[in-house]
Amino acid sequence: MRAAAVATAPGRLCLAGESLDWMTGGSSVVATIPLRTKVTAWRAPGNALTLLSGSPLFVNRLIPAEQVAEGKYSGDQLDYMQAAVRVTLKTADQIAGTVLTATTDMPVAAGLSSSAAVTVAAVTALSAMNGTSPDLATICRLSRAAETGELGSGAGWMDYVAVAFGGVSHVTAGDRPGARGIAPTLGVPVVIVDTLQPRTTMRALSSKRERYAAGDASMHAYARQAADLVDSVTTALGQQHVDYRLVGRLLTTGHGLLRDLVRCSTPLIDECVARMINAGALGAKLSGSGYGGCLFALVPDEALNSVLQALVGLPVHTHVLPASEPEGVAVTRLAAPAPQRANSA
Ligand SMILES: Nc1ncnc2c1ncn2[C@@H]1O[C@H](COP(=O)(O)OP(=O)(O)OP(=O)(O)O)[C@@H](O)[C@H]1O
Ligand SMILES: C[C@@](O)(CCO)CC(=O)[O-]
Repeated sequence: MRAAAVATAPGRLCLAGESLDWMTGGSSVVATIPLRTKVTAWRAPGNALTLLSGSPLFVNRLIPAEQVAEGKYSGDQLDYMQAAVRVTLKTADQIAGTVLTATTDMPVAAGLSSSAAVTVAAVTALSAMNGTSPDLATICRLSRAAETGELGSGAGWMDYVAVAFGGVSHVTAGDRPGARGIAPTLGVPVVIVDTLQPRTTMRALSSKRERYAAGDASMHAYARQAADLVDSVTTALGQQHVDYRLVGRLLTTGHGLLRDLVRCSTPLIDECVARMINAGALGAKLSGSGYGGCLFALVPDEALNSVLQALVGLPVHTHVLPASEPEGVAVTRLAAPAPQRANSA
C-alpha cells in the first residue's frame, strides 16, 4: 500500500538562555515564528532513498537503502534528512522506496533553527507515513538522536522542544525534553534581520564548548547571568498584562551578554541592534549560536516604519512578522489512493 504524509515545523527565536541547555542543564525561553519548513514523505516501489530539497543550496540525492541503514553519510547538506530517515525507519526494507521532499520559508543556517525544523518535520512525516504518531517528547528524542547521535552536530534539547511544542515557552533541560507554555504568541510584532553572514552551528558550538570546558571566566559568567535572565524573561512574559518594554530591555541585556561575554556577535549584528533600538524597537538581540546569521527585534506598530528605515543601506534581508507562531509541528497523513479498477471492457 502506498502511504504518504506531510509535516510542517516552525523556526524559533531564542529570547534568553542560548547554550545553557548543554552548558549547565539550564532552561531557556523561546518563541516559534511563522516561517516554516514543510516535509513530505511517501513510499513508492524502489531500492533507494530519494532526498529532494526545494532549496537552491542543496543538490538532490538518491542513496541506496542499505547505505542509509548502515549509517553512512556523505557529509553534504542533505545529511539531516538522511539522519531523520535512519532514526525513524531503521531497516533497509523500510527505507527502500522512500521519497522525502523539503521546502522552507526560513533562512537556513542562520540562527532560526532550520536544522531542527527539517529534522522534526521529517521524523514526524516519516512516522505518520508508517502509520505511527509518536508523542512530542519522542519526536524530540528521535530528532536529537538524528542531529547529535548521527551527525555529531546540534546541542541540547532547546531547538527540538521549541520547534515541536511551538508557542512562547520555557524549555526545561535535563534528561526529559519538555516545555512549559508561557503564552501562545508574543503580543508585539517581530522584525527578523538576516545579516547573510555565513556561519554554522557546528563551528560556533565547538569554540564555545572548548572555552567553557577550559574554565573560561567569561563563559562561566555568561552561564550565571543568562540563567538569571531566563528567570526574569519568564516572569515578565507570564504576567497577565505583559510589559513589553521590560521584555525588550531584557532581550537587549541578553544581547549584551552574548556580545561581551560569549563574544559571538558581529559588528554588523551590533550595528543593526543599535539602529533598531534608536529607531524605537523595544529590544533586540541575536538569535541562536551567533557569529553571523539573524537577529530580531520587538517593534511596536508605531515604530515599524522608522525601524525599517533605519536598516536601509545595510546588506541584510528583513522579515516583518505581525505575530509570532503559536503552532509547533503539525502533520497530515494523506489517504492512500484508491486501487485502480481493471478495465473490464
Ligand atoms: N529545508 C531544508 N532541507 C534540507 N536540509 C536543511 C533544511 N534546512 C536546514 N537544513 C540542514 O540544516 C543545516 C543548518 O543547520 P545549522 O544548525 O547550521 O543552522 P540553523 O539550525 O539554521 O541555525 P541555529 O542552529 O543557529 O538556530 C543546513 O546546512 C542543512 O544541512
Ligand atoms: C544556541 C544553540 O544551542 C542553538 C543551536 O541551534 C547553539 C549554541 O549553544 O551555540
